Amino acid sequence: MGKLIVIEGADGVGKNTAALGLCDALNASGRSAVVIGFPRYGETVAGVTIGRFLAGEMPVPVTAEAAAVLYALDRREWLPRIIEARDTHDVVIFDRYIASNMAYQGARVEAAASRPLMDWIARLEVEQFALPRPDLSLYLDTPWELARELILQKAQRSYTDRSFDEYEADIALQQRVRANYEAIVAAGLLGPWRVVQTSTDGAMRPREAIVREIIAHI
Ligand SMILES: Nc1ncnc2c1ncn2[C@@H]1O[C@H](COP(=O)(O)OP(=O)(O)O)[C@@H](O)[C@H]1O
Ligand SMILES: Cc1cn([C@H]2C[C@H](O)[C@@H](COP(=O)(O)OP(=O)(O)O)O2)c(=O)[nH]c1=O
Repeated sequence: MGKLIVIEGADGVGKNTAALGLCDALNASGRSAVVIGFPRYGETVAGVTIGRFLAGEMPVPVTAEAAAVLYALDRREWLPRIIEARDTHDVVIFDRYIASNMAYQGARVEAAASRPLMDWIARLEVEQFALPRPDLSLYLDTPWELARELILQKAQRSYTDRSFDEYEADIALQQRVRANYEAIVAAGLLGPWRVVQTSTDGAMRPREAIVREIIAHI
């Protein structure tokens, strides 16, 4: 049974780049690895709906609870593929997983309601939806200004023509998301965590150096 490794962090911190680099490096060293990213835009009922709401196209408001259930359902719909990947690979790398749901939806409610909502999401996904807990999660810590620049460099997304989607456009939300991740890491929610500093002196470290540091943790 393969190890489940999660790459987490705010928008534009380099998760997808690190996840793909890690996968290539593991495969090159003889450990079979695969990346599974969430949300599954266009591939699940929930993923289609999430794409619409991130593009600002929902005709009704999407509450934090409704969004939480959609993101959780997206993973639940993909659970057979997760199990299959774990059975056939040494390492399964997730580009976002349950902690994303906790950090983002927890950032959309008032401060006192945040931790109870995050705990509710963890129970929904792990206990009700039977999603496996990660063996290790890595939090990519990239300064805010740098992440903002990196979002603008991103290739065109499948679900929106905009440079910033609904969540990325909300700067105060992004700051609360970061604080929630820090709380999740500090409390060791969902399993063990390591923090990876992705930049030095205001510039991103080379992707290879970030990947080497991650491999040393797993
Ligand atoms: N270590 C790095 N050095 C330079 N550019 C990077 C690095 N990591 C990511 N990028 C660039 O930043 C942008 C956002 O990266 P991405 O991996 O898509 O972030 P995320 O998945 O966290 O949103 C992309 O254009 C990517 O090529
Ligand atoms: C997977 C996941 C993502 N999200 C949020 C984080 C992001 O702001 C947004 C889109 O995810 P992401 O895949 O990072 O978007 P992009 O294609 O721009 O890289 O959804 C949640 O709120 N909960 C979740 O469970």
